[in-house]
Amino acid sequence: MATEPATSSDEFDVIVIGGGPAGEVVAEAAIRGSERTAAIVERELLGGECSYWACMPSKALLHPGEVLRGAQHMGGVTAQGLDRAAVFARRDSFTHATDGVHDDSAQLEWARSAGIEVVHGDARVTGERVVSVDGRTLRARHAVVVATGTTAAIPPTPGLTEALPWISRDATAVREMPRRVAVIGGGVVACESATWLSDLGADVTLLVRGTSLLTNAEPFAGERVRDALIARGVTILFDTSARSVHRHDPRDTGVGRIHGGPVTLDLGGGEPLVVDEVIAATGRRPATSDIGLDRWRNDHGYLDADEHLTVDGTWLYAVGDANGRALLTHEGKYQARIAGDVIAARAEGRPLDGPRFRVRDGLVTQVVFTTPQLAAVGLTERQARVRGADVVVVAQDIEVAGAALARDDFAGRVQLVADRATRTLLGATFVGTEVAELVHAASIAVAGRVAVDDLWHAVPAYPTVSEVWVGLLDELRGAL
Ligand SMILES: Cc1cc2nc3c(=O)[nH]c(=O)nc-3n(C[C@H](O)[C@H](O)[C@H](O)COP(=O)(O)OP(=O)(O)OC[C@H]3O[C@@H](n4cnc5c(N)ncnc54)[C@H](O)[C@@H]3O)c2cc1C
Ligand SMILES: NC(=O)c1ccc[n+]([C@@H]2O[C@H](COP(=O)([O-])OP(=O)(O)OC[C@H]3O[C@@H](n4cnc5c(N)ncnc54)[C@H](O)[C@@H]3O)[C@@H](O)[C@H]2O)c1
Repeated sequence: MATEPATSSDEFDVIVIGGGPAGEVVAEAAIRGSERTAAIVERELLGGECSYWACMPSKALLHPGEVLRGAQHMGGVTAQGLDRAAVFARRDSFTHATDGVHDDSAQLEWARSAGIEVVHGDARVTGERVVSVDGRTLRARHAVVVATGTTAAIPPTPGLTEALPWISRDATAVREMPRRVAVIGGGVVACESATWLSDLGADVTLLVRGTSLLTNAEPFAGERVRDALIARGVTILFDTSARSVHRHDPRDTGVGRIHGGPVTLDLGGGEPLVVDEVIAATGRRPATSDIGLDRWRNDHGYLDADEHLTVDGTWLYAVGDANGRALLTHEGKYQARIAGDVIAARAEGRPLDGPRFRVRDGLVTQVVFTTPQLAAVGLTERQARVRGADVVVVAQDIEVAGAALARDDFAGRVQLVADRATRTLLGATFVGTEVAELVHAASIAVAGRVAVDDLWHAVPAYPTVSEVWVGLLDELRGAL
């Protein structure tokens, strides 16, 4: 690549494109405790999708419903219900939003205190270690890191784009509540948004093109989420795709407001579905198409990164959603910590010795904050078999004293996937009442490759939900 000249004031040791969670963490990790300098180029808000339109607002909208259900199923407690305006106000307090306008000054203050310069604008890589931002040229002495994330993908269904559908940003920033909502998709965004929208009073219909929900997880987990959504009044139409969409009077009324008149979805037979809003919850597209790096984009548009998170092996790195390894905030931040360590070591001429400089595959943890919650780590049974492992699977319902004490309606199931050859866990899936906090024990066992015979000596306290481990490990020791 040809390079362009830069003035010394536009030189940094590290330039990060994109100021989401992954970009923030890599910038800080690459310069911490050194004299190195870093810039983050951000075209929207420092904090990225996660802070303002994804993780934070969605979880802020989901937790009140979870708390309400807990109270409704606790003998002796009287539950009043949800106050929609107060739930929105609490959500806005997390996203620093006033009348739909977000404020990232707290993040900018954090960047200043960490010694990171924030450059506002659209970045494009125009040469080796050279980044152009709206006419200004920045040069990196050591590394350029792409952390540009993803945007919502809208399928090419006739009439859908013209209908101005909601995307995840509208669903998380909801300010005007549609009475009837159609959600296209059966993944994480579809299931979580169906949960909070129905909690807040909407009549929700999920349009799922396949036969199951949350297909990346163990099948039993998606089935339990499906049954619970249906039991709470959500309609799920499987094997169903909208053939065409028509909206009366589509209007760009702003994020989180109803985008015009009623929407009619032709489902290819029978009565069309008429709703007040339609949400495209149909996956993500990497924000890598206009940053000058086309030669490194793979077939899906992601920038393939090696175990050190470099794209070209030397100066160009990709972390977070942009490399497509795992579209999750904590996974992006994990990659960012490793990339930051790699950049620092290379800048100081240190060798990349040791596990802290390499990402490890097969260890992703994810929590889906539906009711019931789904929490999983590592490989599913199918993934483990595809990798050729000699797989042993055990599964049990969560029926321990701690569960019965936690909630009158407690229900859950756990499945462990183990490797007979090493007698270690490859993966674990929990689905049930508030299981989010249970999964980290399994994450430690999987990442630490702890032998099942050693796990036997990690005794969960009585009476906690974690006691489910005792029965599972007992069964697993017999099966291995
Ligand atoms: C509704 C929803 C809920 C979610 N909930 C969770 C959850 O509970 N837990 C979880 O782990 N994950 C969750 N995710 C996924 C999570 O949001 C992403 O994995 C995470 O935001 C990725 O972080 P990132 O830093 O890679 O990218 P992003 O957060 O997308 O940030 C990228 C930044 O780059 C900027 N940018 C892009 N291109 C340029 C450019 N050319 N120049 C300058 N700046 C640019 C963008 O403006 C943006 O600020 C959720 C996603 C959605 C949609
Ligand atoms: N709690 C969390 O960790 C959390 C929450 C929300 C999102 N996320 C992450 O964000 C990412 C995006 O989530 P998502 O739900 O948008 O994507 P996804 O890939 O999980 O699900 C997309 C869904 O849309 C369907 N779909 C795709 N194209 C379609 C089409 N043309 N017509 C009909 N259906 C179609 C798919 O079959 C699938 O059911 C995920 O990787 C997820 O991990 C994480």
